[in-house]
Amino acid sequence: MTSGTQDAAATAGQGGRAEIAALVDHTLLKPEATTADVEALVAEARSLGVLAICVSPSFLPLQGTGDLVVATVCGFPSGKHASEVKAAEAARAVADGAQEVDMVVDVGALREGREDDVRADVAAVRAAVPAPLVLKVILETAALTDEEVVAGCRAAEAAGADYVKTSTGFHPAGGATEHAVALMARTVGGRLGVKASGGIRTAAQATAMVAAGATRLGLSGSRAVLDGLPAGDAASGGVRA
Ligand SMILES: O=C[C@H](O)COP(=O)(O)O
Repeated sequence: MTSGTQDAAATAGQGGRAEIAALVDHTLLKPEATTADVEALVAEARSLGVLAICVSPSFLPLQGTGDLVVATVCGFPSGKHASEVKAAEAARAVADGAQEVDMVVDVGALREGREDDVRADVAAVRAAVPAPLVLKVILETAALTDEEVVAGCRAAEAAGADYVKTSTGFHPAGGATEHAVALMARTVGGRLGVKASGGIRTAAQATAMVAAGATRLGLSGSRAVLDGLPAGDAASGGVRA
């Protein structure tokens, strides 16, 4: 069972603050981010009770992350890097303490129908990020047709990824949509997780993404999203095992 499947099983039908927080990668990937910004992100992540933080690889290794999962990105944001370069970047990130790596595929390769090349690209990074470390594959769905999204999901699964992920959050065509998340969820059929990211700013958007099939959320604005959700707890029936 993949971690994504475990996420889905643990969160199906959930929508309270704690349940959504448990799906969140609290994210800071802006090029202008400073060490102080990352320290503030980590402190905020701990106070919010999110699952993970996701930062650029140059900030690793990180101190003071406690129980937070440490995630980073690879081949970001264009995906236009040689597979060997992505693999080396991922290997360095793992050596620096990354537990999860979100890689960007060559989006143009998907648009050209080069699914085998995308699979090989993902496989190269997978080799550098062995299980139980987690590999997420960013497809940049706003730049793709449905058929290309499906091909990207197939390539990611064939290469052994744990998640498919909608977006970098940096593409001018946009970020996550319910349509893309639902399509990805149908395609991977619970065998991989689905991470929705890019442009999710409100509680309503976040819950809609989960309802569409997202098992992880990438958010730079986690506080605003979580503050818009009902508290919910085990005693009130807000959490089911
Ligand atoms: O992977 C996560 C994204 O970069 C977050 O995008 P966002 O800043 O639109 O929330």
